[in-house]
Amino acid sequence: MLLRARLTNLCCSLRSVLNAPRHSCIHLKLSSLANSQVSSSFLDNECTDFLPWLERKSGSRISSTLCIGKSSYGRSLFASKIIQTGDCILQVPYSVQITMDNLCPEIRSLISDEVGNIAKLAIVILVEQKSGEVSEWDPYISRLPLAGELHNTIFWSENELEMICHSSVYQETAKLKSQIKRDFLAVSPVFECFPQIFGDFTYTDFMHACALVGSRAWGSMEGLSLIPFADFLNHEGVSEAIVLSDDDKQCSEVVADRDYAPGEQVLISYGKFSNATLMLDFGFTLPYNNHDEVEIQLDIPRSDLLHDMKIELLQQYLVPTTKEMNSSKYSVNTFTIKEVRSARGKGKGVPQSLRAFARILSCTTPQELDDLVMEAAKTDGRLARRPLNNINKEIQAHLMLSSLFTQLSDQRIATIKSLDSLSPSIFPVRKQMALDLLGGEVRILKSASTWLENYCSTLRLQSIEDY
Ligand SMILES: C[S@@+](CC[C@H](N)C(=O)[O-])C[C@H]1O[C@@H](n2cnc3c(N)ncnc32)[C@H](O)[C@@H]1O
Repeated sequence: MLLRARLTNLCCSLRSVLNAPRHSCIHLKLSSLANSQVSSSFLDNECTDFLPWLERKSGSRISSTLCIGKSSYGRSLFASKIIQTGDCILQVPYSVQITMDNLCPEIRSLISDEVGNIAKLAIVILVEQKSGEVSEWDPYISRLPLAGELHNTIFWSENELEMICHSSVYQETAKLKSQIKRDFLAVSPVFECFPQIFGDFTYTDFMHACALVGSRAWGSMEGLSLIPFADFLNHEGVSEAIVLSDDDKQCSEVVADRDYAPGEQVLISYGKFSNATLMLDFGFTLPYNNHDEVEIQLDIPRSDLLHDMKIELLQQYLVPTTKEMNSSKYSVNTFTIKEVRSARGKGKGVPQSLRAFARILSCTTPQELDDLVMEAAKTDGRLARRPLNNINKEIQAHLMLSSLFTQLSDQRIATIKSLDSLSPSIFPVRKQMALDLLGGEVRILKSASTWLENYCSTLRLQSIEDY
C-alpha cells in the first residue's frame, strides 16, 4: 500500500468562539449511540442525508465511525462510535473529489496558464453554485460556508487590518488580494463568454470561492482537490492525523492518531501552520500556536558609510538554504524567527543567518569587512557565521538585535492594549484573532531577546575571565 501525504492546503469558514477548548468534546449517552440514533444537539440536522448521498455517489462505504455535527468551529466531524488509535476513520474515493477536471473542456481551454490553481478550482465552485439544485454536487456545494461566515484576512476591513499592521500577515493579505484581483481580471472574459453558466458573477463571489478553495482543498502533484466529507474535519495544532492519499486504492483517507469516545469532535492537522498563515488562508487562529513565527526585515541604512560594500557582500555571501530558496517569501534581508525555547543558549537560538547579518551591520571599517571575507575563505565559505574576534563588537551586534526585538515586541504590546478601545464595528472574532496573533509574536520576540541577552552576558563573563 502506498500512502503518500498530500500537501495540506486547507481553509475554511466561521470560527464563532475563538477561545474554545482544543478538543470540543460533547459527551453523549452511549446507549443512544449504539442504536445510531444520536439525537444530541451537536448533530447537524441539515446534513443527515449527506454521507448516504456521498456513499451512493461513490458506490462505497466512506465512514462507519463518523457523523457530521456542528461545533464552535462550524461544521465538524464527530465520533459516532469508539475510535481507536490507528483506525482508518474515512476513505473518500478520488471519483467523488472535485478537481479542475470537473470543469467542462470548453471553459477550461479558455483559462490561461497564468491563472492560479486556487482560482481555477474556484471557477468549478462558481459553476456548480450557479447550477443550484440541478448540480450533481449540490448537496456538497450548498453546505459550504457562506461569504459572511469567513474570517480570512482578505475579508477584513481597513480598521480590522490596522490591528495587524505590524505583522507580516498584513503585507501577505495585500499580496493575496492583488493575486485574486489579477486572477479575476484574467478569468472575467471567460465568464463573459458563458453568460448562461456564470450569469452576473461579481468580484466578491470570486473572492468567496477562492477563499473556500484556499481553506478546504488539498494539494498534490496532480493539482488541487476538494474532498467532500473529509473537509468537514477541523484543525488542531497538536494532532498528527493528516489526510493521506492512497493511489493504489484511489482514495484519500484519515487514520486516527488517538482514541476518541463517541461524541468527541475528531480533529486533524492541516499542517504546521503559524497563526499568521491560519488567519490568512483559513480564517482562524489558535489561542496558543506552537508553530508561530515572526518575520523580521533588516536593512543596511543608507546613512551607513559602508552601505554599498555591505550590500555587495550580502548578495555574494548570504547563500540561502534550499528551504529558504523554495519559500516564496525569501529575500536576503528577511528572516523568520521562532520561539527560542532555551534561554540559556541550548537549542537553535536565533537563526545563524540573522546573526551573521547583524555582525555585518555592526562593522564600521572596510578592514573589518575584509577580515570577515578572509575568515569565510578559511572556513566553510559563509560570511560572519562565527563570533567576531572582537568580543565587544560581537556583543554590540547581538544587543542591536535584542533591542530591535524589544522594540518590535513593544509595538505589538501597545496594539494589544489599544484593542479594548476599538470601534464596535470590528468583529469580535477578528479582534480575538488579532490578539492570538500578536500575543504569539510577542512571546517569540521576547524569547529571542532573552536568548540574545543571555548570550551577551555569557560573552561578558568570558571576557572578564580571559582578562
Ligand atoms: C476544512 S474546513 C472544516 C469544516 C468547516 N468547519 C466547515 O464549517 O465547513 C476549515 C474551516 O473550519 C474552521 N476551523 C477549522 N479548524 C478550526 C479551529 N481549530 N478553530 C476555529 N475554526 C476552525 C475554519 O473556519 C476553517 O477555515
